[in-house]
Amino acid sequence: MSYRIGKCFTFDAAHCLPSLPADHKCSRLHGHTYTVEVVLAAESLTPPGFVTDFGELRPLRHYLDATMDHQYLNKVLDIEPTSENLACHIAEWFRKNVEPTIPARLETVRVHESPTSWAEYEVPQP
Ligand SMILES: Nc1nc2c(c(=O)[nH]1)N=C([C@H](O)[C@H](O)COP(=O)(O)OP(=O)(O)OP(=O)(O)O)CN2
Ligand SMILES: [Zn+2]
Repeated sequence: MSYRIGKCFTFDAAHCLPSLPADHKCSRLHGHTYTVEVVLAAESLTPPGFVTDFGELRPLRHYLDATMDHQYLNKVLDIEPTSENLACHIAEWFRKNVEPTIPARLETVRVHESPTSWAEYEVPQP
């Protein structure tokens, strides 16, 4: 793919990672200001020179606000909410709900738990 764009979305949420040993700090309830970065690609541009209009990505903002913002992620998701699992979950939602409506493909979803920690899911390309 020749062109790429990215857009970041933030939300605040609480979680814990119950599979970790009890003495691991992340097994206890705590919170993050998450940043979700999506990267989209296209072989060619659509007028006026877009991979896709950033505005077309707004449904992801609504999804994150409606399902995750100021929520306890362990309660609202059926996955253990590591950054890796969140990135995969968001990629699957985006591919099902947004990708069919835009002229671009989702390449990666990166989830930042903090300015120093992130995980990325790379979507398998056909
Ligand atoms: N590979 C992963 N490792 C960890 C994850 C994760 O999602 N994927 N998550 C956590 C915890 O959620 C924890 O809150 C974050 O851990 P960490 O970055 O180690 O802690 P701090 O934010 O306090 O950063 P410091 O650099 O230690 O100050 C744990 N690991
Ligand atoms: Zn955490």
